[in-house]
Amino acid sequence: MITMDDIVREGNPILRKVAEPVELPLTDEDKQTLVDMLEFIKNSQDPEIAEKYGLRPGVGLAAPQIGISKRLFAIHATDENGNLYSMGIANPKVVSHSVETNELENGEGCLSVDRDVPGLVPRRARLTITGVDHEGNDVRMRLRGYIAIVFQHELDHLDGIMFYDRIEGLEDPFKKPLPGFAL
Ligand SMILES: Cc1nc(NNC(=O)[C@H](CC2CCCC2)CN(O)CO)c(F)c(N2CCN3CCOC[C@@H]3C2)n1
Ligand code: NI
Repeated sequence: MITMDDIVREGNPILRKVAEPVELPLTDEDKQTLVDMLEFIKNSQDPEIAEKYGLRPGVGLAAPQIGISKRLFAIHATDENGNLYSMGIANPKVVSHSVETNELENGEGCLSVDRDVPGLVPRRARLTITGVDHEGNDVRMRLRGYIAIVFQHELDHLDGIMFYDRIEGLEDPFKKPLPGFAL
């Protein structure tokens, strides 16, 4: 099982790499990676298991965070309407998004960042993504609200972007502008 010891922390260059697409159909190895990441997130939300193994709670996890520079992430999160999104996704792609932005009112954190970085993290309010789920099925999802934010945090990890890169006023004046989403 994945524990916090397997989670790469900021400073490790893998978190700044653009992750590689995975070959399709999904290999057993990549399927297992998605299953393992989904299991970690579920475990991290179980008070007993989280306590027993010292897991920080999470609702998402991207493969680069466990040292695998591949375009894979898992999410186990319930949106404002009580819909549970529990899935692993391979080669996710943003096919369209709103101009309008939205953010979590308490800012964001990251399992790869062992410090609080206050500030609002602007993200697209709505987006449509496609990809392949952990069972190998093609998926196309229109997302909004909380779950859209969670997906974008994970999508950013696949492009080497950390949540604090998007906090206004923290940017390095000499840094190149952040990429939007390649449509
Ligand atoms: C919002 C939230 N972020 C938690 N942590 N951070 C993460 O998930 C990081 C990813 C999230 C940061 C902002 C958007 C995506 C992990 N990341 O670094 C992966 O790239 C939480 F733990 C959490 N919840 C609410 C739901 N609760 C259900 C019951 O169990 C506890 C759980 C706690 N909500
Ligand atoms: Ni993160």
